[in-house]
Amino acid sequence: MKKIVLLGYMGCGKSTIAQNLSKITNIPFLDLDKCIEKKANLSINEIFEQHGEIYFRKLEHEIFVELLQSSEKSIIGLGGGTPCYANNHELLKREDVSSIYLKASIDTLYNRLIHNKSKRPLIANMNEEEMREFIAKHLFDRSFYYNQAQHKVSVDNKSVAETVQDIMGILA
Ligand SMILES: Nc1ncnc2c1ncn2[C@@H]1O[C@H](COP(=O)(O)OP(=O)(O)O)[C@@H](O)[C@H]1O
Ligand SMILES: O=C(O)C1=C[C@@H](OP(=O)(O)O)[C@@H](O)[C@H](O)C1
Ligand SMILES: [Mg+2]
Repeated sequence: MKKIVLLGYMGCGKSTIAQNLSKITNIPFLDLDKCIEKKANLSINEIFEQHGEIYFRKLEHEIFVELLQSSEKSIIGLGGGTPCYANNHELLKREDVSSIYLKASIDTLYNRLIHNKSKRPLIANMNEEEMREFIAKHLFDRSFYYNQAQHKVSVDNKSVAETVQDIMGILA
């Protein structure tokens, strides 16, 4: 069964949109970060603090592969960095995967993340100015991987419902 995989930068709405898309389609959704937390029995922050980012990326890859192996139809919300490590971007091209990049501008990401940074260890300790610069550079570095997705949806100035409808259009 096909997996619907949502990817994109932190704050683009992967977790929120995956959950709402699941409600409308009745396809179960899985958030990769939540699966990692469950497996490690630690929060994302604790994994970074206690084991470091390299350990997190290893776990992220293993669990992503595991989720793709199941025969269930599902919507999977990735973490922002998932496509950028361990050749995970190659998995986005599989025939049994519909990968969708939720593309957001720096302004959209900044405006969302400024209120939602504490659970994101990569930006948790940055001030506003540092964060804007970091997002701009990091998004530029990561865009190569995000652009490997089979589909792209722009999320700027769209409500959750509008983005969900755009995705429904792609999947139809
Ligand atoms: N139109 C929108 N689409 C998606 N998320 C939105 C929207 N407007 C505001 N938000 C907020 O932006 C944040 C997106 O975070 P999240 O879904 O965790 O993104 P990601 O999983 O990509 O990091 C949430 O707090 C969500 O409520
Ligand atoms: O961009 C990243 O490298 C990360 C994004 C996070 O997921 P969200 O994109 O859902 O915030 C989470 O996986 C971790 O904090 C690392
Ligand atoms: Mg998320």
